[in-house]
Amino acid sequence: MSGKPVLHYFNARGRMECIRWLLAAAGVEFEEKLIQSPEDLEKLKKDGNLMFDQVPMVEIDGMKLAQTRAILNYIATKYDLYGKDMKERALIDMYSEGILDLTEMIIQLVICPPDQREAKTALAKDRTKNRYLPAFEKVLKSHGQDYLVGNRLTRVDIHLLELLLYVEEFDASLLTSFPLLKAFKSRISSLPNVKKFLQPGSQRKPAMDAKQIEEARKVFKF
Ligand SMILES: N[C@@H](CCC(=O)N[C@@H](CS)C(=O)NCC(=O)O)C(=O)O
Repeated sequence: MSGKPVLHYFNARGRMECIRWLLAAAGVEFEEKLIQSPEDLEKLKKDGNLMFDQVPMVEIDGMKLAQTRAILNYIATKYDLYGKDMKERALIDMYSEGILDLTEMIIQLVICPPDQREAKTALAKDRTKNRYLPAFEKVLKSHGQDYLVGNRLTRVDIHLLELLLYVEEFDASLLTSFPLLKAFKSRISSLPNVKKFLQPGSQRKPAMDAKQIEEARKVFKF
């Protein structure tokens, strides 16, 4: 055992990407065991490795942790990225949940049925521009600090950066009326661990292409 966390997931962003991001931002090296076929997933289940027969699953500190949020909570706590007290943690949780809601809306678009795509895309753009980005712009404006909570780096800064990069990929014009978020994006992107993760060749995953979507459908049967 190398002692590094081992991530079990498909070779794509999906629900694992925010975990990859958080580990990378904390400067933690990790290994990936990629699920490439329905048989790989079956084997993990049969061997009793998946509490709810689902991934993401992360082997860390002698545990086999499932459930994305539980995994993120553990990593954030372990690497001191979860605020200094209960109130900061409550804000971090509230902001993180909003970020995860919009991230889910955007990443689900690639797998939504063609007849729903136009309506769901329009809704995701509307929510981005009129609900979620204004809320985070307002937080930054309210305290004038570099980070979202407590004037130092926490998990929520990393979750927000990841989201802003997805928004940029989705439709870069959505960011134009949010100057503080644009500055936030450059600032967090230049932190050394984050900068490294943004370099080509890192374990960051690209947007899913048609072939990966087909493979994922076969493995997860959706
Ligand atoms: N609440 C869980 C949901 C996990 C989940 O739905 N995982 C999918 C892959 S992204 C899966 O394992 N699907 C197979 C199944 O549910 O049988 C989490 O956040 O980790």
